[in-house]
Amino acid sequence: MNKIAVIGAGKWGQALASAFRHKCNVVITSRTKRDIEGFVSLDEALEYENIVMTIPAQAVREWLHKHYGFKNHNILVASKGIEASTGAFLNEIYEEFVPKSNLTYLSGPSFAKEVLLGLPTALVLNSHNRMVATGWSEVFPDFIKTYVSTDVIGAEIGGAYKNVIAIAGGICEGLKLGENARASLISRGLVEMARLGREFGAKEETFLSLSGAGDLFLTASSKLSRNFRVGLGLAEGKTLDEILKELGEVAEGVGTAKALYTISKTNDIYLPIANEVYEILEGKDPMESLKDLLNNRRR
Ligand SMILES: NC(=O)C1=CN([C@@H]2O[C@H](COP(=O)(O)OP(=O)(O)OC[C@H]3O[C@@H](n4cnc5c(N)ncnc54)[C@H](OP(=O)(O)O)[C@@H]3O)[C@@H](O)[C@H]2O)C=CC1
Ligand SMILES: O=C(CO)COP(=O)(O)O
Repeated sequence: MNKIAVIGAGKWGQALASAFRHKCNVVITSRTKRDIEGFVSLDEALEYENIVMTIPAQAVREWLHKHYGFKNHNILVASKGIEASTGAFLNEIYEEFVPKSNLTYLSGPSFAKEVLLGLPTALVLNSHNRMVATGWSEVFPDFIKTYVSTDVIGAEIGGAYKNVIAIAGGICEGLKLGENARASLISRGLVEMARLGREFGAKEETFLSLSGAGDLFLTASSKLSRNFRVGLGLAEGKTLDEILKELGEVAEGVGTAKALYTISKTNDIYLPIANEVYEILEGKDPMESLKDLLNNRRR
């Protein structure tokens, strides 16, 4: 596995391409042509056996329908999110196009900016096929420590849910609610993440490790997070359109908040913080949400 094609040349695609170049021959492609190292056409990229997908979660289904035909590819899914329109997890979407034994999902605390700088990072390779996931671990550079897990759904829920709690973290920071409030949000957000995971057969320990707590602590506490910055903007009273225009990058928590709201209501799963984030994105006053979270009696 020493030739890799990265699909999606945004911040994460470019960071991963840079990381994989330590050990592999890497090409990269995207809708918009970019003057960057290794940029090739989509057709050329799809000739590679090893594919890394960084297309935003909300665009995956359409992209696969439009551009993808399985040719014994080994795919590493590096996006994080749950489909807003259906509540579908990424593995459900990819498995419509690719055998699950050819699919691996990347999770864990990883800001693209720090990966580009070669700073120490730890990630998890999640697949139903442990051998395939282990194969991917060999292409990562020495500054990225990788672990292997078979808990695909747990990793997906961790990576997606943390983006919604990160929006809450940014709101908390923007409203100057304090460190107690932020710690409580993160802790209770972890409880909600694990509660959702239990409903879908995830392993509890996944949420105590890199894919859950690790990524949540990172993203819900840092202005490097796009989702955290969405929360800051909401606290300032900006509209979501204004925030996303200024951001200029994807904030997966926005679509995932809608997906979690649908999943919560359809399956009667108690996800209070995620649901309040969705309602704030729909226009609810964040201070009203705070009051509702503090006053509700359900545990
Ligand atoms: N940035 C980070 O630190 C990390 C990001 N991730 C995840 O990686 C994924 C991508 O994030 P990131 O690269 O940072 O986001 P960016 O916003 O930086 O880039 C996303 C890229 O996807 C392409 N894109 C957008 N919409 C579509 C579409 N409808 N069809 C095809 N391509 C599209 C765009 O490139 P073009 O205009 O060329 O189409 C865009 O540049 C997300 O799921 C994110 O959660 C995971 C870990 C870390
Ligand atoms: O997934 C990430 C860190 O692990 C990136 O988080 P943001 O998308 O919020 O920037």
